[in-house]
Amino acid sequence: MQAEQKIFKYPYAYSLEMGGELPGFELSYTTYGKINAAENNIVWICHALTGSSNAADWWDGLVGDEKYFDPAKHFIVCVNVLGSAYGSTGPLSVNPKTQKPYYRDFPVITVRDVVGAMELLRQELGIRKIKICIGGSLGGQQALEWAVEVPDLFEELILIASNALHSPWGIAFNESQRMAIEADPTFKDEHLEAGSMGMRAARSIALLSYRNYDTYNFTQARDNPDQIDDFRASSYQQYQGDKFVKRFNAYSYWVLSKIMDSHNVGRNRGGIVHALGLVKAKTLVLGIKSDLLFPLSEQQFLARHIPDAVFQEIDSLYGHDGFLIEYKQLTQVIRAWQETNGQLQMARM
Ligand SMILES: CC(=O)SCCNC(=O)CCNC(=O)[C@H](O)C(C)(C)COP(=O)(O)OP(=O)(O)OC[C@H]1O[C@@H](n2cnc3c(N)ncnc32)[C@H](O)[C@@H]1OP(=O)(O)O
Ligand SMILES: N[C@@H](CCO)C(=O)O
Repeated sequence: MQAEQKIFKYPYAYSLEMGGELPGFELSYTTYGKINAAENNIVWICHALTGSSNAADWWDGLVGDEKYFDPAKHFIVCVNVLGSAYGSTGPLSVNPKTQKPYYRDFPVITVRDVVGAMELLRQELGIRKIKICIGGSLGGQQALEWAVEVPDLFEELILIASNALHSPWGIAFNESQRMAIEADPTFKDEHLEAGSMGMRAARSIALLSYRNYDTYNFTQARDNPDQIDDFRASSYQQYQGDKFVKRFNAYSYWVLSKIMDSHNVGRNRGGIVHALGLVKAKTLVLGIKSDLLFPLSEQQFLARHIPDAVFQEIDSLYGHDGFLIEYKQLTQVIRAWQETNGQLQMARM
């Protein structure tokens, strides 16, 4: 598969929605395939909370050779979000003003800032029209924010397990995770591993919102009913915490959770309903039945207020994380939606 990972360098001061600025930034991005002569094969993928620009890795059932988004047919772009841990400017980047990493001094950034930076990259790449912009969770929040801000840019928009305004419930989960990080006394120290044990606990909390009661019953059933310790569910939480610590840092995780909390497409735009009414793209809104974190009511709301939108449920045992797992259903429904020109006349799944 033809994949290229590159860095976009923006050398000018970047003003932030909440008033601060970044003295320039870098975005790490990956492209797959080539733009065709008609420039109508561009797919822009927005990643979720802890993803990277390598969409063919974390979305390997949807992106790759002979997958629905196929580099042989599409030019696929995915950008690591500002503040993340996979190559874009974030808290571990060196602040040119102090010549030290930002650590906890990284400025407050919002979904709008993340999207504004991607828009600058889009202009640099000379892309005039995006055929499909797709994202799940925080990725859907970015895609929606962008489609509200630059409505003529997109032909089609696919929003999965996402929302228009981050909910009090979602914010409460994020705050609990930040409390876990802040309770780690090393988080105040300034080094790469600071706050790791807090972040390990934070990921364990997060998983409870990404899965649900039935997921755990199915995947982590007790070995026997008389057990009083060493439960499978316990070692799973521990393992997932360890696995996450090996690939992320607490400063970025803290910043990303704040970015998610900031999401509100209606801010300074006359309210949410008005903002959703600005979207011009043909839109497919997908929700996962068992999602506790972004319940179906949030996607139904999107589909009600985005002018040319349809809504479809995905059935999954895996709750919110279903958007990273249910490839067969995602492919079926996206294909049916595209083939019926947005009418989604498909057999019920
Ligand atoms: C460069 C990069 O890393 S890019 C970033 C990649 N990540 C992302 O983009 C984020 C999106 N991805 C995700 O959130 C996840 O990968 C998901 C949701 C798609 C899948 O989650 P996973 O952790 O792979 O699956 P699951 O929850 O089933 O856990 C399986 C793992 O837990 C282990 N496990 C399962 N049960 C237990 C248990 N009882 N005790 C201990 N370990 C257990 C399995 O052995 C397996 O380990 P492995 O990951 O080392 O193979
Ligand atoms: N498991 C996903 C869930 C967030 O939507 C992630 O870590 O990015």
